[in-house]
Amino acid sequence: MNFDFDLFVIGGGSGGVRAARIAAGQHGAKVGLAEESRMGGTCVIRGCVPKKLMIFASEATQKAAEMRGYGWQEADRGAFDWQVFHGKLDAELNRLEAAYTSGQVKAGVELFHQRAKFADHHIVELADGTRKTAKHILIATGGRPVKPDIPGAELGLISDDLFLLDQLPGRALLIGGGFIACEFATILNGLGVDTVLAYRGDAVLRGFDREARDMASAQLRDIGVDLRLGLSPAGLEKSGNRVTARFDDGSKDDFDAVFFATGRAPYTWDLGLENTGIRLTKSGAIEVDEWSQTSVPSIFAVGDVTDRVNLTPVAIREGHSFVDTVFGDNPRRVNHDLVASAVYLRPHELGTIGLTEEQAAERGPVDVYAAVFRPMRSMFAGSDARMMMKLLVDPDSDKVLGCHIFGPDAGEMIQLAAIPVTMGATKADFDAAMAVHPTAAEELVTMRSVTRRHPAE
Ligand SMILES: Cc1cc2nc3c(=O)[nH]c(=O)nc-3n(C[C@H](O)[C@H](O)[C@H](O)COP(=O)(O)OP(=O)(O)OC[C@H]3O[C@@H](n4cnc5c(N)ncnc54)[C@H](O)[C@@H]3O)c2cc1C
Ligand SMILES: NC(=O)c1ccc[n+]([C@@H]2O[C@H](COP(=O)([O-])OP(=O)(O)OC[C@H]3O[C@@H](n4cnc5c(N)ncnc54)[C@H](O)[C@@H]3O)[C@@H](O)[C@H]2O)c1
Repeated sequence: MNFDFDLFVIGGGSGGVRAARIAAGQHGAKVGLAEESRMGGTCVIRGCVPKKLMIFASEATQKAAEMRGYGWQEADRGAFDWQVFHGKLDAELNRLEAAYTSGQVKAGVELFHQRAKFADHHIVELADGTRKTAKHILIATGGRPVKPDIPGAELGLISDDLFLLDQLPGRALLIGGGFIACEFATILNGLGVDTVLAYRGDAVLRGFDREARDMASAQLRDIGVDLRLGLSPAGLEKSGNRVTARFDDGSKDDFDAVFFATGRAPYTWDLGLENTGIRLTKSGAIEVDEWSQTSVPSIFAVGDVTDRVNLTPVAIREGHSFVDTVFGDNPRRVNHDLVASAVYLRPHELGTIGLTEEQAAERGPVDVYAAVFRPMRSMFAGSDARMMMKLLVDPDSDKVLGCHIFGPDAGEMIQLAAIPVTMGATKADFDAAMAVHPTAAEELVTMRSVTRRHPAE
C-alpha cells in the first residue's frame, strides 16, 4: 500500500517536534505533523520556558536583600511592571515558536496547523476533513491540567492562565503541592502577590526526599508564602470581583485569583482512539512498551500522553529514540529509572536524581552522607537560608544510589552530578574528584563521614 507519509506526528510539542525533525532531516522519512495550537507545545509556550523566565523575574526581592547585606545600602527591588515583562515574554515566545516552525520546515516536515484525530490505524483526519495516510503514526499530544471535582471549580484558573493574565492578582490562592504549585507560589510571591498555598499533605513535593520536602516547605514560609498544610478546597464561589474559597476544615477566604495545580492528565480524549483499538492504562495514558510502541503496531506514542516520566527531556529522548529505532536502523530504548529533575524555587532550588532516602532505606542497607549548612554567599548577607547536599550510598558496592541538593542553582548542580550517578559512580569516585573552592558544590566531594546508616530491613 502507498502512504502519503512514512510518519505522521500528532502534536508539535517537545516529543513530537524532535521525532519529526530527526525522522525527516536525518533519516530521510516523509513526515507530516499536525499541531492544533502553537508549535513548541507545553514546555515552550505554557511550561518550562515562560515559567523559568518568571522565576528569574521573581528574584529581585531576594537579590536586593542579599546585596543590602553586602553593603549596598540603597539596593531596592524597585517596582515590577507586569505589562513590560509580559510584552517581552510574548515576543520571546513568538520567537521560539517561529524557530520551532522553521526547524521543522527546514528538515522537510509538512506542517498542518490544525487538530488531527484517528480515522483508523493508518489514517488521520484533520479538522478541515482532509485525510492523510501514514505507514507510522506518532501520538505526542501531551497532557492537560485537571481540576478537582468541587463545586465552583470553573471559577479556578489553571497553569496555562498564569502566562496570559492581563494583570497580576493582588491576592492569589494556589491549590496543590507539586512542581507547579511550589514554583508558581515562588513566582507570585516574588512578584509581590499576596500568596496562599493550600496543600492536603503535611509537606509539599510528595515523592521527593523527605528532608528536602521539609526544607522546601520551610523555605516557602520563609519567603512569605502563607503555606496551609493539611487543607483541601471544598468549593469556590463568586463574590463580586473576587472568588471565595471554602476549605474542608470549615474555613473560607477571599482571593483575586485561584489556581488549581492539582496535576495533569494524558490528553487522549476526542482523538478517535476508538477507531484504532489502542489500549489505555488505568490512568488513561496510552499504553506503550519499552520501544514506545502501542498495542497497535503502526502507532507509537511518546511524552506526557504516555504518563511515564512527564518531563521535557524525557519526551525528547523518547521521540528521538523512536525515530532512530524505526527509521534510522539504530534501535534505542529510554532508561526511565534514573532521571534527574529540578524544582525551581527561590532562593534555593531542589535538584534530585535517583532514590530518595526513604526509598533507599526501604531497600536497605544504605549509608547517608548529608550536609546541611548556611552557604557562604547568603550567610554573609545575614540570611538564615540553609542548603542541603545528600548522597545515598550502597555500603556493599559503594555505588551512589541517589543525590539530592537543596540550594542556589541546584538545578545546574544536579545536571552535572547526574553524569557520574548515571555512569554508576561510587562514593570513592566522588571523593577522588578535587574540590573547587570556594563553592557550595564542593560539599559533594568533601563529605567524608557517614551521617546515618539505615540497616537492611
Ligand atoms: C507549568 C509547567 C511547567 C513545566 N516545567 C517543566 C520544567 O521546568 N522542566 C521539564 O522538564 N518539564 C516541565 N514541564 C513538563 C513539560 O512541559 C512536559 O513534560 C512536556 O512538554 C511534554 O512534552 P510532550 O511532547 O509530551 O507534550 P506537549 O509539549 O504538551 O505537546 C503536545 C502538543 O500536542 C498538541 N496537540 C494535542 N492534541 C492534538 C491533536 N489532536 N491534534 C494536533 N495537535 C494536538 C498540543 O497543542 C501540544 O502543542 C512543565 C509543565 C508545565 C505545565
Ligand atoms: N520543574 C519541573 O521539571 C516541572 C515543573 C512543573 C511541572 N512539571 C511536570 O508537570 C507535572 C504536573 O505538575 P503538577 O504540579 O500539576 O502535578 P503534580 O502531580 O506534581 O502535583 C499535583 C498536586 O496536586 C495535589 N492534588 C491532587 N488532587 C488534589 C485535590 N483534589 N485537592 C487538593 N490537592 C490535590 C496532589 O497531592 C499533588 O501535590 C509534574 O508532575 C511534572 O512532571 C515539571
